Amino acid sequence: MNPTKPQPLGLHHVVAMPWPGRGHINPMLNLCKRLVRRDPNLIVTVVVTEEWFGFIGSDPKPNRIHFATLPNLIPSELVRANDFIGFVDAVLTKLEQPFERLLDGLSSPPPNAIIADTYIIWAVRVGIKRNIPVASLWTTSATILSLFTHSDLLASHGHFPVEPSESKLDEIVDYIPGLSPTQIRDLQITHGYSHHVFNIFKKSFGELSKANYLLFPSTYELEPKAIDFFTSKFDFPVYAIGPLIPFEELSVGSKDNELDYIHWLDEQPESSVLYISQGSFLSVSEAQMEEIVVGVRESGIRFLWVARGGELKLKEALEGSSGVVVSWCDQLRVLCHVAVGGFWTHCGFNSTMEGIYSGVPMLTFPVFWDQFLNAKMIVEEWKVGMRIDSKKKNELLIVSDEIKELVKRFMDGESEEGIQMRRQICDLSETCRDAVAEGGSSDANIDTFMKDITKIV
Ligand SMILES: O=c1ccn([C@@H]2O[C@H](COP(=O)(O)OP(=O)(O)O[C@H]3O[C@H](CO)[C@@H](O)[C@H](O)[C@H]3O)[C@@H](O)[C@H]2O)c(=O)[nH]1
Repeated sequence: MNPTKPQPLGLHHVVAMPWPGRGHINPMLNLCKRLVRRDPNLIVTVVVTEEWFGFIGSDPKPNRIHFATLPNLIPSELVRANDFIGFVDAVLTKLEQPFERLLDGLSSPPPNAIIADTYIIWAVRVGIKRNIPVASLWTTSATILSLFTHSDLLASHGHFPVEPSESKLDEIVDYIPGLSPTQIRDLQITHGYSHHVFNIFKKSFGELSKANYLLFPSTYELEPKAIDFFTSKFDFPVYAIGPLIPFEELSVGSKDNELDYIHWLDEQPESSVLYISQGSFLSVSEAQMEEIVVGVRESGIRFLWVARGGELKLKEALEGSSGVVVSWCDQLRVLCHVAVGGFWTHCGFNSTMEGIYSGVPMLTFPVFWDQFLNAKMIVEEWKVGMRIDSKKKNELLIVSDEIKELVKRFMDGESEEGIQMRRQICDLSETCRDAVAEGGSSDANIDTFMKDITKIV
């Protein structure tokens, strides 16, 4: 097939292949929605496992977005955290053939392009074989992608791998393009479990150079140096098109009146609530969780807490305190609520972008992978948050008394540092909103990308 030929009925067709995980499927779907809103002739087929189709298949979406499913050949989402390496291995080895079979059946019209998560290493290979251009969607910061593509440079400085001793972790890395001077402890891939995971993914960063486009879920103004680096590195287009968060849906008639937690927020004073979410699949130890619960409860600060699993237990532990525990919420809507004044976050990149877009300062509590560098950027570069000290004390990262004091300090909007942080996040929020408004940097990049993949020569 020649992808540049006119398609039957003038339709354009994009196939989207997200990594099977919430933090990857969400930005991919948000991108697809944004694309179909722009091009009335575009249809998108989003490929997910049967399990994920069960989770998201009935969510509202434009009718030119269709789901196609792959069999459940990978460990269930509900248990994947128990053996993350096994999960990664299954995605990388078991889904390529079913994906190819699925493509064989998609002929009306044949795809103009595949948008695939960068971690889906085999997608570029499939695209090359079938002469379909592949846009690689990276779902976290451009800065960390620069780090990931420079592991050889880290190694030549004796920083990859490192023994996780205190003195080594304090060393500074200041030679990676786009990365401002950063302590090894914030880089994660140099040591421990993350190093092991990195070695599995390393190949995908090599494959990236064979893609036809690279898309970032970030906004150019947030990471100009890292994005400029990739623009000059690759001979294909690189577009920052973020944030890929569902801000368009905020203005669509909401079902707020059905949501108890929104009712509860409606009754709270402005900027008084700390929204707590520790991510969608990895968690912290039980002992650490107990310290956090006591610290938050004793701070007396109002909270809305998303607990994945363990909701009942958390409700019991927090009984009588000034907050609400839910198992899931519409996060962006919560963050944009006027009562929310702080965001305790694990620093997944989508959450980070949602915090910035909403103008809510962040209390950073990274758990894994890119989250440590995201936390560092939130606190030190963008200056829109406070860090929960990550120096380990025995098995605990932080104890309840420290949490209590930190939460009080963080939620104090009248202290000098509180005022500064809130001023700064308002500015950054505006930068982000401008980028996605008509004619903004991300908006213009999406337009150009759209023209690239649908052009007829
Ligand atoms: O109650 C909730 C909790 C979460 N979310 C959404 O779930 C997504 C979570 O994404 P993210 O914040 O990125 O966290 P993870 O799911 O943990 O993300 C994985 O993928 C990200 C993108 O690659 C990485 O940055 C993270 O480290 C990795 O854990 C966001 O869109 C949230 O809005 C909700 O809507 N409601």
